[in-house]
Amino acid sequence: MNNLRVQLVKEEILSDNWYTLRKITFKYQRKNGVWETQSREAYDRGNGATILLHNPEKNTIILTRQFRMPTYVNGNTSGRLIEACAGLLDNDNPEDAIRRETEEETGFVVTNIRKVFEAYMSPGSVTEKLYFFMADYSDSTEKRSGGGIDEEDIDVLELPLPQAMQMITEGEIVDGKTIMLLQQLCIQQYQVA
Ligand SMILES: Nc1nc2c(ncn2[C@@H]2O[C@H](COP(=O)(O)OP(=O)(O)O[C@H]3O[C@H](CO)[C@@H](O)[C@H](O)[C@@H]3O)[C@@H](O)[C@H]2O)c(=O)[nH]1
Ligand SMILES: [Mg+2]
Repeated sequence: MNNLRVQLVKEEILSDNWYTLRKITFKYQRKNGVWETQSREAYDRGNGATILLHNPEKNTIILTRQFRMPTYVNGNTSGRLIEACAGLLDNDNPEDAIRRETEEETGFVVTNIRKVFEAYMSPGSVTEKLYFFMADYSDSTEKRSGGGIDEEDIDVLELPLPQAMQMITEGEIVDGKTIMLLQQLCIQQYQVA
């Protein structure tokens, strides 16, 4: 963080009950050269990683479904959300973290993990950067129990890719990272076709 147009003035912790919500006051130099003082809240829950598992022989993919309270309070009447497997890095590097999360949430023990891209998912309010991966699985890939750890209560779904794309159109898949990964897989298939 070294931007000559920004000077940090003050950081206050508004909440650190689970993750950390800060109010950051800073001086920002506008394009016209004038310095002004602003403040912004930033929710810091660390960085995360997400992965789409794909079976190239069957053209199926693996997704998860779990209860997400923030969606429940914003229009998702069941609160259950279909998502690509994902988790917080918890001090691991992104590839190790997603290998761990894949096994905990889906049960699959994948070896050929490929990085796709990285993205800030909500840059006006959340500090998190998300690292995106893909990996292949097959009927012979080692599979453990999955379903998540602690309070997690995760369903594992195997769907044909065309069906998952249709579910985006019909509003049954409404999670940003999941839509990005499914579309990326379609782009890759189009490029090699
Ligand atoms: N008790 C408690 N638990 C919490 C709280 N907030 C989150 N958790 C729990 O902490 C666990 C974190 O599990 P992970 O698998 O590591 O993370 P995730 O919640 O799946 O997050 C992933 O998906 C997010 C949503 O797309 C991403 O934002 C994130 O980067 C990551 O990829 C989840 O079981 C979640 O319910 C809280 O305020 N209190
Ligand atoms: Mg998770």
